[in-house]
Amino acid sequence: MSKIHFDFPAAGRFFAGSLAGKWQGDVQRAHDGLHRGTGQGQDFLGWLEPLSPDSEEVAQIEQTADRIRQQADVLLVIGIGGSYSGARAGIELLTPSHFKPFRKRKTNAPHVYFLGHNLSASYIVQILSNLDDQEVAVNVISKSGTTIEPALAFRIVRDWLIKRYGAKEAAMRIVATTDQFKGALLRFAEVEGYRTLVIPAHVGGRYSVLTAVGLLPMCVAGLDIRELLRGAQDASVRYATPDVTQNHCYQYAVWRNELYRQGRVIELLAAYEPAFAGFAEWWKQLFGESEGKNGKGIFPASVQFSTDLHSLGQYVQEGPRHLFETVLWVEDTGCEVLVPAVDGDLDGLNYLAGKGLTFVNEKAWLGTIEAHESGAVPNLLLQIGKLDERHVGHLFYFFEKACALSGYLLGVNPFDQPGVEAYKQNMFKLLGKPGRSE
Ligand SMILES: O=P(O)(O)OC[C@H]1O[C@](O)(CO)[C@@H](O)[C@@H]1O
Repeated sequence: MSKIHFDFPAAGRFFAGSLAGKWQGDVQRAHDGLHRGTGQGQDFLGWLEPLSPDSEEVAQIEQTADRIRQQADVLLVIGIGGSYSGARAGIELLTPSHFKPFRKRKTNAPHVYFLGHNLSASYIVQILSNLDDQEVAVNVISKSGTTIEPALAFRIVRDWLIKRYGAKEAAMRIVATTDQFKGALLRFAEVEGYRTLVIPAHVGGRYSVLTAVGLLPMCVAGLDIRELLRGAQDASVRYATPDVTQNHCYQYAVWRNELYRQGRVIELLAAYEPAFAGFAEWWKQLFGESEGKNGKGIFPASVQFSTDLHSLGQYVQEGPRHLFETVLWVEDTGCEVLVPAVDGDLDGLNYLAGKGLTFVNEKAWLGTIEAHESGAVPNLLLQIGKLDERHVGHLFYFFEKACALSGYLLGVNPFDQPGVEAYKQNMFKLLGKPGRSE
């Protein structure tokens, strides 16, 4: 069973009285909106019920991953936004190059590179030019099939793949993850005979990490996707109650809204493990796209501590008081390294000799919370039992549900993103797309 604990160590002093009492009515309405499907964006609630680990669909994803593993040393995942960031988050959190997991991983897992999330020529050229002696497979992911960044990257990669393997073999190395019934990518796949996996119509991009979108790349990278889904199931049961006093996920959503009403318009997600960098990017899209609309919304930002205590720490401690922090702390990292003694104590650190680095990290964490709180920056705290698939699945779900509820509390539709069209329209006009004149 996975264990995640939400707390607000001293943030309580930023609100006098019973927070639960004040918010319970709104929470109940938001909860009903989600669970009865009566809220805005009700067509996009498919993520609420996690995929069963024993479903046919999961078996199909695993088979596809096995095939890719046999074919390739490298998997190129092409996608942007929710169509790549969840997989990246999970892989960075749980694969050995970033973090030592609790069990031995499959050493033959292909390396996963992500493309199609920018328009940088040098980025693509550098990745492709490093693949000379590697066998390559591709997973192109786009729900709409029309997003220009992944669509262009796919054209370029497909061309490269055909030159390397020939059209027939290239087609056997491509898996398209897309809508079941419509879209340019589906058409492409049908014409060229690619294997396809489905992005459910009722799950939006930023809520799709626990569908084929995130599960296939994570499975290829050696993650146990059934455990990820079990973690999400743990969370879906644990956060099913509308009672704020019992529901940590809802407490987090309530605190965010309470602090926002007090002028805290920036949330800093602060992690003490660098492996959370990709996860923070996923989290930023989830909250930024869900809440930033109608002139409202908390700006989601992230920091890595203790690294950023030596850069942004000054701003957090003494800059404008318009932010709050949500701290991620992993209780058992499964790793330790001891501080060695030095003859003569040349750097004055022998008082730490024999202590673990985690012990020092922990004191940095506790000391920072205290310092920032005393600098009038409220800290919310999420303690994660350990870093394995079950906990990461739980964490994905925790934030998805908190975000949906928080959006309803804020009074916005957390499932649409009309604002992202503006740059696209201008870009298409400048690119001379047929039908878009100056
Ligand atoms: O999977 P698609 O349709 O390519 O969309 C990718 C991303 O682009 C957006 O639609 C924004 O343009 C995000 O909501 C989404 O995660």
